[in-house]
Amino acid sequence: MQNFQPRHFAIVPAAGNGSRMAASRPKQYLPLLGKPLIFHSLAVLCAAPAIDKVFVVLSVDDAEWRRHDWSSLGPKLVPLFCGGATRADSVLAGLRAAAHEVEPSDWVLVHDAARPCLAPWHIEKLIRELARDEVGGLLAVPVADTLKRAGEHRQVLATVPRENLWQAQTPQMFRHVMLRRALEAATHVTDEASAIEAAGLHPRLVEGDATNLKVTYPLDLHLAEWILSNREG
Ligand SMILES: Nc1ccn([C@@H]2O[C@H](COP(=O)(O)OP(=O)(O)OP(=O)(O)O)[C@@H](O)[C@H]2O)c(=O)n1
Ligand SMILES: C[C@](O)(CO)[C@H](O)COP(=O)(O)O
Repeated sequence: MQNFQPRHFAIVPAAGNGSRMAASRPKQYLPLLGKPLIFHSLAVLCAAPAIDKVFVVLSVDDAEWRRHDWSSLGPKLVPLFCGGATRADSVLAGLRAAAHEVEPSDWVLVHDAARPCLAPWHIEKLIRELARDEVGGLLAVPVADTLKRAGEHRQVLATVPRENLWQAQTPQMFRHVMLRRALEAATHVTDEASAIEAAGLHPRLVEGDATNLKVTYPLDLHLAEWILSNREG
């Protein structure tokens, strides 16, 4: 029977290889303050009172997950060894694998394993601002710099007006069935919102902040360490 109050579930894609990090192992397992990087991303989601379960989508041949102790994160955490070739494939595989526990109208918060500085207030704000939204939305930050479009020899072709431009972050929060259908229909999308947009809908932007950075290059790991070490509360 359908609940009147939709529940909230997290899906954490963690099946990438971190090619831009160029490390000896996938970046989600690199050490960050004495724990695997992904531990921090999962810990804040597992601790969020509004979130019922946290499905982490790992690569089919992930050999590292079992080498760590995740028990301190509690019973909400569910590993799924069903990652795909792209981030979107991994998210879709996670949505399908979780379908027996999630109602069509429940909310799903998709969060990159590679964003370890997610804070409780990011989750709370996202859920609060989207609670009555028919489509859903995402954390994002307004673009602060002047933007240049480059040519093939790295010469500036144009300055792109930054007015109304935002940088997408995660979590991105949509209804389970809507997101699943949108991802099944979409091609070459780099986030969930793009799939929803391709379906003709308009996700809402919820303003986050720059601390919720994605660890992509080696320098980002140092920035993440600084942010987590200096965070109050
Ligand atoms: N096939 C993939 C590719 C990416 N991801 C996940 O999607 C998130 C964001 O992707 P990105 O930062 O691009 O990670 P990688 O693909 O690992 O990095 P790169 O693009 O540098 O190879 C990461 O948590 C990553 O593990 C995934 O689950 N499945
Ligand atoms: C979803 C995302 O975090 C939004 O910024 C980002 O697009 C994922 O990283 P990728 O490098 O595009 O896979």
